[in-house]
Amino acid sequence: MNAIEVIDVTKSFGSVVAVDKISFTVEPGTVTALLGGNGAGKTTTLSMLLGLLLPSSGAISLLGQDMIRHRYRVLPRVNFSSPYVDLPHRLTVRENLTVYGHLYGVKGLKTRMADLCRDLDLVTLLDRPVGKLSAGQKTRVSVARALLNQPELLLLDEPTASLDPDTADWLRGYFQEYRGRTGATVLLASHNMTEVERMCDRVLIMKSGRIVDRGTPADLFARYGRDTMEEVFLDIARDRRRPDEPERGEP
Ligand SMILES: Nc1ncnc2c1ncn2[C@@H]1O[C@H](COP(=O)(O)OP(=O)(O)OP(=O)(O)O)[C@@H](O)[C@H]1O
Repeated sequence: MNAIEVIDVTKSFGSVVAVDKISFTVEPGTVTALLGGNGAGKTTTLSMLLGLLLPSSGAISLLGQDMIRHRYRVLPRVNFSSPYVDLPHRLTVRENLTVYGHLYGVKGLKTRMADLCRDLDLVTLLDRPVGKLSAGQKTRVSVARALLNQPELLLLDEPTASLDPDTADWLRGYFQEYRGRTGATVLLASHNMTEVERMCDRVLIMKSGRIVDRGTPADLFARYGRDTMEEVFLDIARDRRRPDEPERGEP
């Protein structure tokens, strides 16, 4: 069973086609990157996977459950983190984690919160309102919230966007350790190519709402004759694909 199955999914907003008939699967326990320039459709795709947006057409299943019919069965096993989604500002870190912990029905919440706050260096921030924290501190709270229910499937939208290089590097290691310890599946939208090379088993590249290429980082380096994901990304973004190369957008 795949952890994620997306079949012919389209999402339109009026005349804007944000996601255009994409299909992909993600194997359990793997880390997959969703790459693409601004407006490529990454956040729209993650929002549909989370059940925040309904696809205009197509089918999505997560952990073997159909997201249109059985989303409430699967959502307790899923979570997400994004620096662009705010937590309630006036509540302290402790209050935020407590409220979300209760919403997720976390058992042993106090111990779980204590472990996460220690791991994510939040102990001294527990009684500060989230609205008064720095962007990087908010990101760490958002990650703690995302891991409260020990998700089997973790969706990350630019998880390290607001972090300094040292904290970002540490957080990547933490996600990898979490995946190793729990066997969780991770889908990650990122503009950080080093992050993608370091963390991801597979890469899906989106452009104008479509998946235009896919494969392991090594596959993509070989196909484009490049040494880094940044060079591959620029080749695709600037339409420098060699004309003899076949389209790899289909599964
Ligand atoms: N609610 C909306 N109403 C209208 N258009 C939207 C809406 N949400 C997204 N779009 C459009 O859909 C397209 C894809 O947007 P999306 O946010 O998914 O891109 P993205 O790949 O996440 O971009 P970025 O890297 O800039 O965050 C864009 O053209 C965007 O303007």
